[in-house]
Amino acid sequence: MDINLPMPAVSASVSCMDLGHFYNHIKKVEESSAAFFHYDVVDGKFNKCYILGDMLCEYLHNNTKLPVEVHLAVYDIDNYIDVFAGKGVDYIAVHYEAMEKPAIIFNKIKKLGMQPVLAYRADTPPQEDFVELARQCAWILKLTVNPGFSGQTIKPTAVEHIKMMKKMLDDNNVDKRIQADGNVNPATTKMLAEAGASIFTGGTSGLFVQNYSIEENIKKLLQPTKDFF
Ligand SMILES: O=C(CO)[C@@H](O)[C@H](O)COP(=O)(O)O
Repeated sequence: MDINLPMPAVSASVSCMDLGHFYNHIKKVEESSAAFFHYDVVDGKFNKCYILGDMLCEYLHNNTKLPVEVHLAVYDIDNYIDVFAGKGVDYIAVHYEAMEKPAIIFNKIKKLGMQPVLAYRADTPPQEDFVELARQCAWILKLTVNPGFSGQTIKPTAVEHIKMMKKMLDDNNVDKRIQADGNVNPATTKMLAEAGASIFTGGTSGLFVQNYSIEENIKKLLQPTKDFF
């Protein structure tokens, strides 16, 4: 599925959803203006936790019309791509730090009918080949915290890396968007947008905030960014 992504866009981080009432929560996200689901997969090595499996991903796909982006925070990327390929995934974000030959991985993802997203960790600055890689993928995913855990504080260097990446893209006329993931909330979206992000992945701190609807939370997230779009 090709998305017509709104500008700016908000995606919903599945690892922060109420998995005990998953179906109902999927429907609540669908009622909002969230553009897609962001589905974190961590292998216990890339970071010290194990989330989320392929079967839950298939369940999500079977119960939503929204696109699904799987974020592979894993080392054995090849194997995970094979596992998730049949599960209704639209976008697969793969980490620069875990790829020896990114172009080969991107081609494999495309051959399997999905679109690659280039991901890089909070402490990794943009590398020389990022512009060329950006040309080959749907967008770029910048982790602003360590992948997998909710409730962390944004890393200031990650915001700098977004700024650097945006400049590299603009200098080379590459029209690709940057997604920010981690500690996205009304206090951080302004600096993220100013740095160059235009896709915001919401989790516990900004999107699934109790006592407010998801749509109310999206409005609160995007209000501070209004001067940038
Ligand atoms: O799980 C992660 C971090 O990789 C994200 O996908 C969520 O976005 C975290 O949300 P916050 O709890 O930081 O708001």
